[in-house]
Amino acid sequence: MVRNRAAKVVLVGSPNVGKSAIFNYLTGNYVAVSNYPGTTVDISTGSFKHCGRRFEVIDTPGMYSLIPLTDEEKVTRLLLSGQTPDVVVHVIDAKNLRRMLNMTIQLIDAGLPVILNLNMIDEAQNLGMLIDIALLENLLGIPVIATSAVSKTGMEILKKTISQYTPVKIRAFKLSDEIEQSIARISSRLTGAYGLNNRITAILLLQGDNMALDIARTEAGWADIAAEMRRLSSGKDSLNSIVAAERQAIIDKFVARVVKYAAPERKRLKTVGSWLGRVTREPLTGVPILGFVLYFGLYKFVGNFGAGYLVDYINNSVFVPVINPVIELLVITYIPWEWLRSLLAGEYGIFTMGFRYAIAIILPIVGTFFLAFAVLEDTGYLPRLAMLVDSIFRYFGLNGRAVIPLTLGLGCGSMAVMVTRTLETRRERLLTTFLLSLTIPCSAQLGVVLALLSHNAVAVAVWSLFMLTVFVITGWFSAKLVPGGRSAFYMEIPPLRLPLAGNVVKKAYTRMAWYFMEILPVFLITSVVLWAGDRSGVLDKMIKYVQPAMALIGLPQETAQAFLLGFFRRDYGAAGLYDLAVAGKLSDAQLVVAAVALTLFVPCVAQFAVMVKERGIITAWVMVALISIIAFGSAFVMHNVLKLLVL
Ligand SMILES: Nc1nc2c(ncn2[C@@H]2O[C@H](COP(=O)(O)OP(=O)(O)OP(=O)(O)O)[C@@H](O)[C@H]2O)c(=O)[nH]1
Ligand SMILES: [Mg+2]
Repeated sequence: MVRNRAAKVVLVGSPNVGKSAIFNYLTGNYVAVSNYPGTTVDISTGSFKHCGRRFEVIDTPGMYSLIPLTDEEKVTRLLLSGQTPDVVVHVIDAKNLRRMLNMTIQLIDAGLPVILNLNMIDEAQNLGMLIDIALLENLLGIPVIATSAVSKTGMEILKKTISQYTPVKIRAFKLSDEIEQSIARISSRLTGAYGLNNRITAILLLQGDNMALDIARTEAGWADIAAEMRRLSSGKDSLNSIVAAERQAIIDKFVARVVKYAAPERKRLKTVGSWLGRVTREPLTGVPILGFVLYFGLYKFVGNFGAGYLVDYINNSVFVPVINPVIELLVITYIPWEWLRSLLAGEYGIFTMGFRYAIAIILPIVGTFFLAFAVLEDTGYLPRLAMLVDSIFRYFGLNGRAVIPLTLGLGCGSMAVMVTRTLETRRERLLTTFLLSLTIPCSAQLGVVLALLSHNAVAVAVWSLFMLTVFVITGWFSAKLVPGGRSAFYMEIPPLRLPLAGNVVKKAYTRMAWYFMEILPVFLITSVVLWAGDRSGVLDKMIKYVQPAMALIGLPQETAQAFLLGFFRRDYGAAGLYDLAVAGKLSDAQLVVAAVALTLFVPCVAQFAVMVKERGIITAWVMVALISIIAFGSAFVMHNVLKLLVL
């Protein structure tokens, strides 16, 4: 290693094996750790120092093998091939040694400087697995370190091994003679910039890896390479499965020598866990459990406690009687200019409106949601929910995986659109983004909608049923309209685990901080824009334009303002409606219509920005146009139906 620059350490491995937990330990940073595959969707970097030397550590989204299936797996592959890491730590789940060694061998074949990290060794031991580490090191020819990121055992040894890593002579894992001959022939034709050595590139080509194929097709020797691939693949099994089976045979031999089983410890706990794990994903028991989770997690905790009690307390006992009057007094005493007074403490004042909405109304709701969601994530419930809904989601052109962005969308739509990266096909990402933007209320909206409606159980039921109907109908239609099939569902189901309080709090806190840093400026800027619009009369004009539309859906004129605000942030608009409702200006039927329109309407500015980034500007605008039509149309239908029923 070159001494005077930071060494680059890349953590790779299958989803949900503890890469992020290890990253957090090594670097002292915090990136989200959850008990579901696909938590990390982007690369994070951090660093640590050991014996005066700096190590840059990179956490990556999980990937099952060097052959990428999803976009974020591609990112990891490019990182390995493009950036010549000094150390690659292959983190695996020790319980699944047999399956996960496949990628270790790929990494070794690729000539990368690999350390194998058997994480979750605690769980493997609880199952009675005894792993002969020294023998495994010998067989693989690379350092092997056992760790438990949760009880923090082995972590210092891992750190030391990383920092003292010296490249070893990499051995090759020979496949059958016939395939080895092909590898040699293909290798001799390779001249392109694949970023990996010729041996693994040839193997990847044989396995049909698109990233390598794209480059190989431009080779002068492509005809020979293709001929070689055709010659080998003439049998009945695909080349990919032949190579995989041969590699698995090597692994099986290793595992047979390395792993012994003793009687499992903690047997009882395991059976309770696996019973619970099973009933959560079987329809008969799973649906009531989902109802239970939604009722207590979302309705009771986020709705009643967060949006009801906490919002009430902070707004009505802290802001209205204490903070706002103090600010008004200060402003009146010290500021002679009326315009500045109103900018700071007027109807759209930075303090009286911007800060108050952000802190008193939005923060408690988002905070309670993130806490509840973090508990759910850490138990391992979400992958089971994914299995449960998989058979329904097929009608929407999606598979069970989509449940994770969709439920996260109940927290924050912008975050959720980012998480659609874990979906395999472009079509699935598109459909999920659309459903998220249209039908899934974010926690801030949800909290306010629940606060608006919760005094009337019928109103809550009508709103929920209506949203569900819109979800089903638009989901079904858009799946019909957007061409393509759905990808296979292959999510791994991790064991149920007790959530770690520290991780839950830290994760909720980190998300809240992220959310808050992102929204506070938007709230403040919105205050200023509205203040300027108000003073110049532009706001009044715009409100006048929107009012006829409000009249069409039977809402009073004041709601026009809330909807305009909603364009800047949906939750901001929701909060505005909340004020109107508190003032008693809306009937129950009007509240339901307003809640429907608000939930469906154009996503907030932040979510729109993420949509543009992830899906492209044209798609984002098309979605916004469709959403506006559907939202307004639905509110119109709702208004007229309710008018017939209620009057
Ligand atoms: N029992 C046990 N659990 C662990 C260990 N390491 C991580 N976990 C748990 O495993 C789950 C996954 O951990 P993450 O760090 O999010 O895994 P990841 O590899 O980053 O996952 P992705 O980002 O989805 O690829 C979490 O619930 C962790 O608390 C360990 O050594 N022992
Ligand atoms: Mg991760």
